Amino acid sequence: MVKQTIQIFARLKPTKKSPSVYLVDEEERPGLEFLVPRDLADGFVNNKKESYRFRFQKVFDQTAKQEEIFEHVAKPVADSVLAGYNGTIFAYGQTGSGKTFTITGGAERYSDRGIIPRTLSYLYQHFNQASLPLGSDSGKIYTTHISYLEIYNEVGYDLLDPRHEASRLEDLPKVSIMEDHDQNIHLRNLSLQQSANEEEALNLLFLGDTNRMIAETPMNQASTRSHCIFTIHVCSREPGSATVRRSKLHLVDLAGSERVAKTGVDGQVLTEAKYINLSLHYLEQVIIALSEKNRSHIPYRNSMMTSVLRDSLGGNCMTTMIATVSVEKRNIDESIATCRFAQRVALIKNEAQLNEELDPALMITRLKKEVQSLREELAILTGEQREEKLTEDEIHKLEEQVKAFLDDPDPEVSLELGPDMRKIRHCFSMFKIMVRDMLSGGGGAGDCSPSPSAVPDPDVNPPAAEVKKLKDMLQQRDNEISILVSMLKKEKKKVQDSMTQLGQFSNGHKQSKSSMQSSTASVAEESSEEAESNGPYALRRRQGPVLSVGRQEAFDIFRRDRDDNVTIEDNKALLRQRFAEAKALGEQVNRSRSRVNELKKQLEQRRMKRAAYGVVGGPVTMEELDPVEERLCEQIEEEKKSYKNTFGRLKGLRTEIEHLQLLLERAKVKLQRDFKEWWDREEERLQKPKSKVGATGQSVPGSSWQPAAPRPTRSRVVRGMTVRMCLAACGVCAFHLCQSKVFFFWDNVCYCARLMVSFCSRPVPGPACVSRDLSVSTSSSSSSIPLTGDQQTDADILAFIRARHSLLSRTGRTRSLHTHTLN
Ligand SMILES: Nc1ncnc2c1ncn2[C@@H]1O[C@H](COP(=O)(O)OP(=O)(O)OP(=O)(O)O)[C@@H](O)[C@H]1O
Repeated sequence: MVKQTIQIFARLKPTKKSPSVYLVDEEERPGLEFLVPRDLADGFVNNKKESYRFRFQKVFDQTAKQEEIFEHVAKPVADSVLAGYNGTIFAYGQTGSGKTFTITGGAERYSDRGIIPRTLSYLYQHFNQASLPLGSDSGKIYTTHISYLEIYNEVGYDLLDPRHEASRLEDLPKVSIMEDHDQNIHLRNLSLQQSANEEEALNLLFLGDTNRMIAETPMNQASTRSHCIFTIHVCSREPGSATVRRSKLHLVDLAGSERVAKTGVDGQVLTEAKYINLSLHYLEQVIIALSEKNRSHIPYRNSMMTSVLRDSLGGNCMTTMIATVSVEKRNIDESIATCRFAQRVALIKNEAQLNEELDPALMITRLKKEVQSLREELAILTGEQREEKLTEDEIHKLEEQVKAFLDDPDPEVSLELGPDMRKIRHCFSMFKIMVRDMLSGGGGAGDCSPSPSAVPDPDVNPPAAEVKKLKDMLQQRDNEISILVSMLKKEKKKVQDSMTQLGQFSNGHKQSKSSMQSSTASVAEESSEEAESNGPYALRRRQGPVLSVGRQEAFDIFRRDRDDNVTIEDNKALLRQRFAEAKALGEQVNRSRSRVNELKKQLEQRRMKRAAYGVVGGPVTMEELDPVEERLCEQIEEEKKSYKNTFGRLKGLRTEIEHLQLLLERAKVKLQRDFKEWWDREEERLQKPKSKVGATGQSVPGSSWQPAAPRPTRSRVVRGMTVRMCLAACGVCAFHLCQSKVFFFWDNVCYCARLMVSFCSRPVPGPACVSRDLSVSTSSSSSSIPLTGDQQTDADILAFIRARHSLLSRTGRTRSLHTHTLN
């Protein structure tokens, strides 16, 4: 058992502002000090202390890299998980202070990978080494499962359910908590996905993150207001042993810790904030209770989060906390609160135990074997023997059995003869003949039949005490088996839930697995464009909807104008570069392999030549030095080294390529989601134009789509708008700049739809357009423009133009679309 207090670390978020309010002590007593002047600073007066000092295991200043965080914080915990102890790392801090960045990582650069992907990499590296004959932990068999839980408003959601096209958090399967008689917590409906390698584990992480991202909307930024727990379940076993070690590593991204009062929220957001603050409040209560000595009741059950993390807090777990802190002046009070919380957490003592248990199934097999051999031994000792001689057939079978036994290289293999003394005697005589044959230089493989004189006659009566002892042992083993069988049944029942889920998952899983394999198998050959579409994360949702022409153009412009477009383009370029590198390395690996084969052939030929020379020209021993042969051996070794080296680099590159593909995939999903939201918003505005126009026909200030002059109003006619679409009549665009056949009229002006998109607002004279009326004047006060004809396309185009105009007017790049108005 390892007793240890929860380890606490602080990480300061980089800021461009000049923060003169803190000091980091990195020497003997690592700590963080906030200096709060006694003056009016950013809206609050400090009447209290001027300096607040907090101690941590280590403080990571603003420049700390993700690699450093992993080495100091996560690696020791990962090591203890490999050794069979439970581990937890949780990030705590106010919104935007870098919790997600620390736990999961940034979504833009490979180097920004956070603790989860780095830990997965580290663990699988260890598992792979264990599978090598001379690696550390050599021979150990590891299996890994992953779960990803999000807790939002006290409800748990399974982020790894691939069956759901989640567009809202509520679409994900709900997870509930159950407690068994031994007060162990079980999470019902949380899927546990097996991951055979790093690639599969990373795919699960990205699946969960994408579900998390898609399920949130600007109104419902669940990531900020929910707790996320990514759990890696590790099971290890020595080959042939019935003892298994099971450990869990929870990587926890908590909700933002700021107080409701400060955030100034209301309505739905306030409800959420209450839940979040309540669950963080319960977390605090648990921590206070744990840090106080002699407290018998710890209120774990108050919230779902504390129930799930029960073991991590004051239980069987090595736990580490990262306090993420903003050092900007306006955030100082929250940062001080975060550090205070950390100080209390540091008082909690955990007792981590080695989670070792006997695997009932393995144990039963082993005990059954033992019972069988005891039964046989007992039969021999009690003299329940048969008197008649072995038949020809029995002797033949026995000889085959002995031959198979001798041919099997496994030293542990046994010869199962049963409690029949006649067979045992026969075998002994066979062995005797063989040994004598060998000693006398014979083949030993000749006649196996025993000579009657060679058969010993061990007519010994077994002592009664020994018989009793064996009977007792037999009884004991039988009891053990029945206990283990009942344990196994119980165990089966327990895992039934998760097994059902695993079954349901397997289809979707196979699907993503096969697409994943197709992408990784051809790392060196794929072009980057292909990679973008065939990446490992080829899930159904990513294909996105098929867009109409107008909407597609709008989408292209929307994408071009986004801030993160530069990063996406950078990542694409990097991906292309990495592919080229991988291709070159792949070729190098192939070259090395052929070179090694070539050199081996040369060496073989050389040796054959020397052997032939030895036959013809006199004795030449293989030990004699041959400089050519020696050089060939050296070259082979060098070539092998270079092969290994290049192959290692190729493997590293593959991980990076996959990560970049996943980043791009995520960016794409986000882009589609944002575009859809923006489009729907603009379309909605189009559907309600008059809600922005006053009763007199005057435009409401702020409307981005205003007529150049107020339109005449008659009784209830608010504004007349004629939209006509001329499809084929015009032929092509009058500007000859594009081949668009889509024109439309807006306030008596004819526009080329495509050039509009390209910001052209010059009227195209359109008398020749015998246009098809797609819309009629809006002469009623109803709030929507009645459209007829090909509504979908026309509505799309109109919505786009309005939306585009509104977007441009926000960015100051607009020209008036209303150059001509109807009298
Ligand atoms: N150490 C860092 N280096 C670079 N960027 C960072 C760092 N920490 C945070 N960021 C950036 O700051 C922004 C907010 O960070 P993040 O989303 O991780 O905060 P958070 O604490 O998880 O917030 P929330 O509570 O809303 O989930 C992100 O854009 C992130 O990339």
